[in-house]
Amino acid sequence: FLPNPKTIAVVGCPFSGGQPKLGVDKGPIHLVEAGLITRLEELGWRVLFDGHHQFEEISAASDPPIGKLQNPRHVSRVCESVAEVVGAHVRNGQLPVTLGGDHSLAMGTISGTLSSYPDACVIWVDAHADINTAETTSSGNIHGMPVSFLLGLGEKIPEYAWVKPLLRPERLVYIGLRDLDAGEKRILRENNIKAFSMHEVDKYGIGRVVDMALDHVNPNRDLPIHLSFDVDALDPSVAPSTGTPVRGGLTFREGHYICEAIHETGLLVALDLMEVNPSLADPESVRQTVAVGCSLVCSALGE
Ligand SMILES: N[C@@H](CSCCS(N)(=O)=O)C(=O)O
Ligand SMILES: [Mn+2]
Ligand SMILES: [Mn+2]
Ligand SMILES: [Mn+2]
Repeated sequence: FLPNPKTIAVVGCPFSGGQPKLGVDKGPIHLVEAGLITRLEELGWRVLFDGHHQFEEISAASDPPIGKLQNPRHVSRVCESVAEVVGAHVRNGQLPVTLGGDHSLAMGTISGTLSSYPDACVIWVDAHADINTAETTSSGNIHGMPVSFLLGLGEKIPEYAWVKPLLRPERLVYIGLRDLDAGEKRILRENNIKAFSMHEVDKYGIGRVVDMALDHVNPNRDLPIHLSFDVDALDPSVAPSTGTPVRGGLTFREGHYICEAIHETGLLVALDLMEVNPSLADPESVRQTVAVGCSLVCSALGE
């Protein structure tokens, strides 16, 4: 595959349908307005950005729940279009940097990456596993489910027929987990999915954890990497303005170390920066959260 593409395509995804809190759809515009594109250009990247995506609205009346799933048709259509956009950028030898928006979007971004790089591995940095199925979810919020769809777990849902089970459990690894539902714990165990929770981060240190995570999914360091980073992986003191904060998260440096170490592999082909919600805290905390999001993206791209 084309290592080190020198062109980035910023994919702004103002989308909040995977969860109930208003504001996460404004994440992309805050990240771009904080100067992300200029910072990436200063690193030597050619950066394509043709504006934030305009997703077709669906009225709530025409998108009733399917079982417990909330906004199911809207989330599906948005993610399907994101898969096409990300897949096209990857096929054009560009590195898609998807700015969320809620983490349900990763159903689209990772489908896009895997359609062009079937052997890519996924490093999922998050307080949560986002692996509930339609049967195990209690919230019905689809931002807690993208990984189950990508793995092909759970009962088939016609509206999600476009999501092909392209991700294999042995190509997925988690870093930062600390808030799992019972059903998710069972799914991780039954599928032998490797997860480095905050307990392992404390025990081994972030350096060893990243080495072990890469050894698991990319032992010969020859597979493309898709990094899907949920800012709620960071401690709420570091990234307060996010929808599902959980205490006891990654420090500012631990978050950056992950991104820097992945950059050093030279294998990064796609990146997601998700769940920045600029409406959930005071202005200074919002600014801080947006700034750390920008900084993480830049670190994953060589800063
Ligand atoms: N496990 C919970 C919370 S999921 C949190 C989703 S995210 N993308 O990590 O913020 C659920 O399923 O609703
Ligand atoms: Mn997430
Ligand atoms: Mn999360
Ligand atoms: Mn750096």
